Order: sequence, then C-alpha cells, then structure tokens
Amino acid sequence: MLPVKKKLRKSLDSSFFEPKLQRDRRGSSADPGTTKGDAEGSTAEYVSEEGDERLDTDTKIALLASLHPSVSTAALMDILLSADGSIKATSQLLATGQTTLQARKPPSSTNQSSLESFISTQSTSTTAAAPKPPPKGQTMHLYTPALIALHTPCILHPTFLLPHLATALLQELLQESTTFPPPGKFNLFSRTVQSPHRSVMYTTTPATTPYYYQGITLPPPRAFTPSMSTAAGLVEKYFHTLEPRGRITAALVNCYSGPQQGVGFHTDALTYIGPRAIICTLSLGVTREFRIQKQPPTSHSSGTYAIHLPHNSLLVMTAGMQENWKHSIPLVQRVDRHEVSGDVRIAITFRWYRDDYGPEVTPACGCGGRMVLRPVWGGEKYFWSCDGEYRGVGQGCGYFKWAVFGEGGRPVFDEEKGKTVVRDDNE
Ligand SMILES: O=C(O)CCC(=O)C(=O)O
Ligand SMILES: [Fe+2]
Repeated sequence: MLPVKKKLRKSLDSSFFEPKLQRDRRGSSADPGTTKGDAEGSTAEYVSEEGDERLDTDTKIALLASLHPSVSTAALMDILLSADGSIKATSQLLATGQTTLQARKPPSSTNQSSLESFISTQSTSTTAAAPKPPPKGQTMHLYTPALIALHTPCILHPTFLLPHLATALLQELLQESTTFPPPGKFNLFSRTVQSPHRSVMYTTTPATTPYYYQGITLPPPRAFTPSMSTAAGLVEKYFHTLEPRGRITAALVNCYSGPQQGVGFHTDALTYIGPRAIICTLSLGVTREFRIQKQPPTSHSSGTYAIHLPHNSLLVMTAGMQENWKHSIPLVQRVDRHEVSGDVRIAITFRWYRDDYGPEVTPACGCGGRMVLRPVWGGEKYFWSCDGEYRGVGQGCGYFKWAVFGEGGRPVFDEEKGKTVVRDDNE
C-alpha cells in the first residue's frame, strides 16, 4: 500500500477535484446506477477501520471544502497533507489548532441511502451533452434561456408575471424595504460572504420556534404582503411542475440599492429547505447579473457563467444546484436605471421551507446554538456542522455530524430522546 502522502499526490495527478456524482440536471439521468454505486462505495471507504486512508483525496477535499468554505483548496490540500491525510485532524487543525486524534470505530452505515428514493421522484430534464465550460478566470455570458439551460442547472423565464402585477409588487416591496435593517444587522449573509445589501425573511405562516442563521436568532419572519401572496401562488403553480410535493412557504427578499450592492459567492444553507431544494427568484427593478460557479473548481472548469436577470424574470435554481454550484450578485460600476425603482433591484427568493425541516428539528451544536445542514460538494452526502465560522468565532468548534434521512429526504426525529438523529463519523 502506498503511504498516504504518495497516494494524495498520485490522486492529484489524475482526476483531482472531479466531482464523483452528477446528480444535477445534466447528469442525473445519465447513469443512476453509477451514482448509487459511488455513494455506497465511498460510505464504505469512509468508515473503514483504517480511518480516512481509503477515502480518496477528491472526496476528502470536497468534504473539507464544504466544512471550511472560506479556506482555499490549496490550503486545504496542504493542511490535509500535513495531517497525514486525516480529515478529522485537518478539520481540528482548522477549527481549534489542536491535533488530538481518536481511533475510528468499525463501520456502520451512515444511512443516507433513503435519499435515493427521494431524489428519484424529483423531475429531471433530459440529458444533454455537457458543453465546454469557461476556462479559469473567464466569464461566459449566457443571454438566452436555451443557453442557460444548456450550460447550467438554472432555468430562466424572462417574463413571469403580468406587467401590472410585477409593477405593483415592486412598488409594494420598495415601500417595505424602507423598513429593512441596514446591512450587517440581521443580515443573512454578512459574516460569510461580502454582502452589502439588505434582506428580510417572509413566511406564509408565523413561526412558533425562532429561525437561526449563522448562530443568530433571527427576528420573527414577516408575513407575505398581498402582492407577494399573489405572486407566490403563481410561483407555486410553476414550482409544482418541478416538485409536486412542494409549496412556497417562505421568501427571502433582498434589496440592492445601487451598483455597489451585491452578494458574494455562496450557497444557500439547506437547514430549513432540505437536500436538493429548488429556489425560484423573482427579480424586480434594475437588471443585475447573477454569476454561478461549479464546485469544487477544477483545473478545467473554474470559470464563471453570468446570467442577466431583468425586471419580472423568474430564475430557477433547480434541485442539486446548492450541492454543486455557488452563486453571487457581483458589484458593478453602473446599472441602467429602472423607470419605477431607479437604481434599486429587489429579488424575492421563493422557497419551500419544509414542515419536516422546521427550526425545532435542527440539531443543537456542541458550542451552543444550532447546526447548519450542508452537502459534501456533489451532494453525495450531507452533514450538520457548527456554524461558528459564520459567527465570527474563528472556524467554530468543528462540531460535525452526518445527517440521517428518512423517507422523502426528511430528518429522522427520535421521539424518545426528543432530538433529531445524527451520526458520528466514527460510528
Ligand atoms: O438576489 C438574488 O438574485 C440572489 C440572492 C441570494 O443569493 C439569496 O437570497 O440567497
Ligand atoms: Fe443565495
């Protein structure tokens, strides 16, 4: 057997960073058998008695990149090497600077296989040959819905609402936005990514348990405004064509005042929306660019795609996008003024906050607060982890548990213990 360092190097030379699973729109129907096999294979590898040794480097880096999104892949690779290929040691080094290792216990399943049946019931589009992605450092602008569908897991409907409803909604939300807290205070992105903009959460029904985001207890969500409810009904009808079980129950409304407001590259937390969530964004006012980047970046696909989002367009991030791509609204030098909103853009990101992912089932973290649900890049596996990194307390406590899914991709709740079932990486 090769020593770990040699194995790591060897892996770097070959298919380094190539995502193992293609469950996004292009790949899902291509080879479901491979998908399943791969998932099972890596589970078996991961929990081997020899610790991490049989888990391949790609998966290790994908997992670490998901756990520590602000650390570059090169740095992760270095630290992983210095930790003799141990994920746990690497994560602990990043989290606390300590390297104490515990022997892994023999394997047991991480029980994420029930996701397979959940995924198989989601609608997917037909397979298309993957076109060449933009090279590193370059941006490919996609100006038509057909090109967007060909290159990305997004769908763009350039005109969604009747014009008068779009205008009424924009006017209503411009008025609403005068009461949005300034950037930084209860800003859902402020600690993770560059996010000079304002956002507020809305839900269809009042929450009985507070929502958390990045360790902060959020203010109670607001109720949908009348025009938002009308628009949500129409979005829901469309949503059903992609996810028949889904409902529109929440919306994060973002307000960008001028070209120097935006949001940096990020993925949306899955804590309340679950794996493979679909998010529909209605854009109002000024046209802005929406940029996306496949994750983790590879030597042949680290470029960026730009999609232009005009007033009254509906952009759909399809199932699997949060598991495979980051998105952003980049800052720009200038915008074309909109006749109603001037230089402001409002984006309503309609979401299905699932009943079975309510805040009451979010597992608690070792250092207080609640954990966040994230995918290993590729969506092969999911885990709950400390969100301390986002609370400005370094990398957090490094608390990490594998997610366990029941039927329909829902978390498994242990009634007796009164908490959501999670699994240790050494179980
Ligand atoms: O403004 C947008 O279109 C995207 C906003 C966003 O990324 C989010 O709400 O998570
Ligand atoms: Fe987002």
